[in-house]
Amino acid sequence: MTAIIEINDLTKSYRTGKAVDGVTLTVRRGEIFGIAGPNGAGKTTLVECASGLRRPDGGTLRVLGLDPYEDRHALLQRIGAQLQEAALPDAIKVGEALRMYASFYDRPADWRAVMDAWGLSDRRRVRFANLSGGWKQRLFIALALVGNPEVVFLDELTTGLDPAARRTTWGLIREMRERGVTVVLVTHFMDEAEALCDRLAIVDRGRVVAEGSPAELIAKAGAGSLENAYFALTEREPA
Ligand SMILES: Nc1ncnc2c1ncn2[C@@H]1O[C@H](COP(=O)(O)OP(=O)(O)OP(=O)(O)O)[C@@H](O)[C@H]1O
Repeated sequence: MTAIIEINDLTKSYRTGKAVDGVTLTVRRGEIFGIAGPNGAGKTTLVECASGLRRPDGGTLRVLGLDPYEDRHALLQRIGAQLQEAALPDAIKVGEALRMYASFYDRPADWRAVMDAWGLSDRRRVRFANLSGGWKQRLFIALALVGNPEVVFLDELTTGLDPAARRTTWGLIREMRERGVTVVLVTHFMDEAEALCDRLAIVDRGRVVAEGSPAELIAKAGAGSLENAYFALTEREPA
């Protein structure tokens, strides 16, 4: 499989200290790749660097063969990122949001088809503020896909969802992969990583402490589950 994201010895510091401290990893085209790790491990910073939102201090980073920061205008046409809730006005309707986001891209998908495919057509005229959490997530997924991206970055997509909405969202993420989209998924949930990810990296204190398929990480840690492997690999104990 070809690499779609190549990260080599990446570093990024804030005034508060090093957030990413020499990360090397590869994401292959067509996979669901997870990034897991404790709070403050550097996951969001890593994803922000890969999507061109932050300039790394050192190392090399290629996404779809582009330098995300230098070539961010070209890259933004080819990637999708999940929005944070505050990014949409309360009064915007589902259909309006999709049409507006489609207009940001040179070669968008047909926004009506995306709306349909993600089951949002019945809610087309519903205002954002009136959607439940699960439907908001579904809209964020649809918005991340309306530009016809090759790679999608999802940061804690299922945090705050009830168990049923989480399972539904897992199905939607698998559907993205089936449609040929590469998915980078930041998650705190090891059951989620185990269920969804083809491979994942466990990051701690700005470094990759392990990378592989869930089965490989479990074997590497000599653990019975990915959650136990996570605790062993990050050398953290449950509180
Ligand atoms: N804009 C910023 N300015 C200063 N420090 C920051 C900034 N963003 C993140 N940090 C710090 O960098 C480190 C890594 O943060 P980051 O948000 O990338 O971690 P994370 O793994 O995504 O954490 P979480 O799981 O809590 O979301 C943390 O110590 C954080 O406090």
